[in-house]
Amino acid sequence: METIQETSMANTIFEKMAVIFNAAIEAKLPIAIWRSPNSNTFNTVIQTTKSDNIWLNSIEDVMKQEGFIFAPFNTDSRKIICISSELAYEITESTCTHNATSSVAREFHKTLDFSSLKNSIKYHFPNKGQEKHHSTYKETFINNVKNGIKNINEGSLTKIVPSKTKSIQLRSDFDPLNTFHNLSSSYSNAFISLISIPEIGTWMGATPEILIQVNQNHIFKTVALAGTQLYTGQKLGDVSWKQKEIEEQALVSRYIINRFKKIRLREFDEYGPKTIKAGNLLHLKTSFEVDMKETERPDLPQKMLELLHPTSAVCGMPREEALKFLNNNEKHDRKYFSGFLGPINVQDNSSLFVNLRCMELLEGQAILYAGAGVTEDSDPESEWNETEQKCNTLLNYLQTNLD
Ligand SMILES: C=C(O[C@@H]1C=C(C(=O)O)C=C[C@H]1O)C(=O)O
Repeated sequence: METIQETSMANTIFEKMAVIFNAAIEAKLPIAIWRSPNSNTFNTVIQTTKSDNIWLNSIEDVMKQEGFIFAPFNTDSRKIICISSELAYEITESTCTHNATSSVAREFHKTLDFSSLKNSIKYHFPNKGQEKHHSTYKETFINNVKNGIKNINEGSLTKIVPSKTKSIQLRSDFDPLNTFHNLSSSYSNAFISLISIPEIGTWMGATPEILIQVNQNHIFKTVALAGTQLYTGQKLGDVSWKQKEIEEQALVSRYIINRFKKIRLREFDEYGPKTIKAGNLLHLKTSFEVDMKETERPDLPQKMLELLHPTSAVCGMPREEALKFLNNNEKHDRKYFSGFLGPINVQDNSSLFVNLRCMELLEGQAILYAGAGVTEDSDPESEWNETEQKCNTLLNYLQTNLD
């Protein structure tokens, strides 16, 4: 049975979210909070039935779920998670509605006390990985870029996206919801998320990149997002791009079109490329849309998810060779960085985003992740600087929380 209840409260959005977040953490339950691009509504799902499994068997099961998907870069490792929407909240400045589909969820909701306001300084930690994590050495990253260029020149790769980690000390009173609040106020067109799962850990991010989206009119959407430069206040229409970035982004567009061809889909609309702003950065973006009804392709989102992930924007081309290169050369585990995340069949919304501009929150420490697309024209030093700028998307909002 479904319960929908409207509660009008004087609390701010973040006070309401803090009550819900703290209750989930205290009860050792998985929780995801997100704000979709250009929206003022915040959504939350909590899986309240502890005995229920959060793991999916394979990527093939993603689109039939009802809940929040959290998938790693390497989906072969069977680490794809779905936090069920058994208890879902939709929060705006003036309302907080909930939908509970089990008695456990209803009971849990009744225990929430919106009159007691606290900070959210506790969150779930992973089982492993509590040992001190060190940032990727610049030399290691630069070597990977050089090695990537060598493989491109030799013909085994067309594009490669090496990544790095950056470890930051957090203050002991670091409050993830506070940072989540700052990110959502500043990055209106990003997908902002905070996921906290017992034994897996806590991740936060502000990603600009849609992987798969289906709207109420059955329009399927994906994007080719690549090419990066610093935003310095210029008008988006006046921004110019170098040949290297234009080609790098065109490769991602071609990758998507080739995937459509593979399933013999010819009827798609293509918009762009155009310049978009993602926080402190600018990218080139081409959008692709397909009318699933007209083309009679109800299974398109699932098929395309399997064909696209990991895209050439975060992995490289050809995909298998690029994956091999990254597995052999990257010294860190990407974990959920450059995986995908988002709601599937939650309040009529199915949107998966690429997990970029994200960080893993450990005790007193945040690990930021960033990568950069390398082509034959890449300059290793510039690629390193690009990853630093990508880390700044989150770091700019962490400054007051650093030791
Ligand atoms: C890999 C990242 O971003 C991707 C790579 C880009 C590039 O190489 O220019 C741009 C946008 C994203 O598709 C990241 O943010 O870590």
